[in-house]
Amino acid sequence: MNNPSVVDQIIPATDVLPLTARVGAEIRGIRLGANLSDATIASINQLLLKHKVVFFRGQDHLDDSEHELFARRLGDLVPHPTQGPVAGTASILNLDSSRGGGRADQWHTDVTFVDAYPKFSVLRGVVIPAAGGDTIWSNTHAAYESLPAALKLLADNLWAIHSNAYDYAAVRPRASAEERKHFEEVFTSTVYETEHPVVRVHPETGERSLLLGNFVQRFVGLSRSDSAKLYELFQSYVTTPENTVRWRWQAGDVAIWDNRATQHYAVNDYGDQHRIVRRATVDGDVPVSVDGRHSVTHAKTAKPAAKAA
Ligand SMILES: O=C(O)CCC(=O)C(=O)O
Ligand SMILES: [Fe+2]
Repeated sequence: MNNPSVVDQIIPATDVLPLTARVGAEIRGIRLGANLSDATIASINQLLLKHKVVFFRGQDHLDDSEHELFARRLGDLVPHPTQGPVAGTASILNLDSSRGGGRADQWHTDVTFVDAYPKFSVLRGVVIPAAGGDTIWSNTHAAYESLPAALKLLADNLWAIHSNAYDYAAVRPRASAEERKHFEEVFTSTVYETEHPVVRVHPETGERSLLLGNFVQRFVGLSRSDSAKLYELFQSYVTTPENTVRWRWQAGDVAIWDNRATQHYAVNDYGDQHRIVRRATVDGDVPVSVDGRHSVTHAKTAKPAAKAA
């Protein structure tokens, strides 16, 4: 269903409200669930490819089970590799601001420390603060397209090492003791190291996008210090406001993003107000570079169990 007019017949254009010209659209008039027609699911998939992130308000009828049954229509579900799913679910990740790991306030693409990282994330607002707690997404295809030709050429030929074991204290100096403990004992209970091309060719659209985010450790063949400078340069094209969209959550909202063509950032500006969002995650495939090479996971090591003090 690549023809937009076919999508129009299933989801009328008047029910698709772009939030910016480059990224994000709200879709109205759909009650998400397992029982949607194949044509509606295909249309949602198509709108995701176009807008990169789509939003549905008023999906308060969803519980974890129905949330997953809907997500399952978009592909196979996959639990987080180290954090595991909420009990009784296949993939639901609970992000609770009052617990370690609940504040995703770094620009990232989900789970890029493994090779076949997720293709879609389906996030549901459960408890939303009265003020703050928005999420921002960037279109990483638009970011690639906005690079000058010389930087595109450089990016096309560059590879990066992604790992879940990064310098947490350097990245999040104000983290609580509980957050640090979660990072050390849960998030990095198995350490992954994966080499990805910096430019990924999208398997469905053929579009090129920048594949970066906070799991990047360094670029292949460059020192950490050169890598950090170059990372900031490329990443500035991802985070430039023109390539982003910001969503003001209400409980019952659902956001779905194409994790192959976006990064996102959960704004940590709500202090000690409570915030809970829950994510169902759809499995992806191994990225391919502009010259047809695939990403590879080099290392996967289980950490020795922490010794009792
Ligand atoms: O808390 C949010 O808004 C986003 C959390 C996140 O990074 C995710 O669900 O992948
Ligand atoms: Fe995320």
